[in-house]
Amino acid sequence: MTAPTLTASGLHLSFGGIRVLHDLDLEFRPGEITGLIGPNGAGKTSLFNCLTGAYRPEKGAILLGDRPLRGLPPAARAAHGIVRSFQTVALCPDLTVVENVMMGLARNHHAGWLDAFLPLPRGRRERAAMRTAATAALAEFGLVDAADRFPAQLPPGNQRLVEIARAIVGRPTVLLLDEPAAGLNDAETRDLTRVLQRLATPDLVMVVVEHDMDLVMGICDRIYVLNFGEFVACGTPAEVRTDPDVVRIYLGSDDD
Ligand SMILES: Nc1ncnc2c1ncn2[C@@H]1O[C@H](COP(=O)(O)OP(=O)(O)OP(=O)(O)O)[C@@H](O)[C@H]1O
Repeated sequence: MTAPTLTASGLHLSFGGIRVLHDLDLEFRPGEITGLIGPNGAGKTSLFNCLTGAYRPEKGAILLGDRPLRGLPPAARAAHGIVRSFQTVALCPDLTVVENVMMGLARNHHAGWLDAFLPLPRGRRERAAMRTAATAALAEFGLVDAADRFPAQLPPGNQRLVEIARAIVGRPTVLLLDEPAAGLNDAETRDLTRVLQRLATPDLVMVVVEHDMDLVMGICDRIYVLNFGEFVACGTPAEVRTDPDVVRIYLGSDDD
């Protein structure tokens, strides 16, 4: 099934009078990997927060297909399949790796993940099904052997991949990845790249905020460039790479 396009128009966000996002129009399409780049503080994470409902823009519309998201709290947006990963790894330290990934299935199971941990027949069945799905997601990253360990026992790069496994296990409609390659070594970055490319199918809208320009230029179909809360360019990697404004404000700067 084709996922709906995620669009926004006229998006404004400010904090205490300080402008963070200004008059943003965007269209994140299914089947594509969209990159969102820009210097530190440009507003990339804030835009994700507006899309997930964590931040409430003062103005503007956000639509998933023809469904307006304005006013919907984060949990309701998650129920519509909008899932994100975080810039800093946010795994539960007291749950095992596989249990952390199973939490990503909450919206897919009627009993909920907590019920699945109760010693009831329904809970046991759900737990087994969730564990199977979570193990398959870990297998995408070659992390099945880490399933029963605790996050702190894994290298930081692997912890980040576990977080991404948790984001994809529930087959989201919209996947927002905030610096997924941060802290990954070369082999882990290759695993990540392979998985993201495999996920780029018409049933998913995928948006990647990333400072690793090789990764962004290599996997994205289209890239939006944000600077001081405004889009300064949008196009294919080749178009963005040669855009004079982009070269000036970003690719030619120390952030490159
Ligand atoms: N909750 C908040 N309260 C006040 N200011 C905020 C808040 N969230 C973000 N900002 C401000 O908004 C601006 C954009 O921040 P944001 O984290 O969205 O940028 P970014 O492009 O994701 O940066 P980075 O690449 O460093 O993660 C910054 O000036 C930041 O201080």
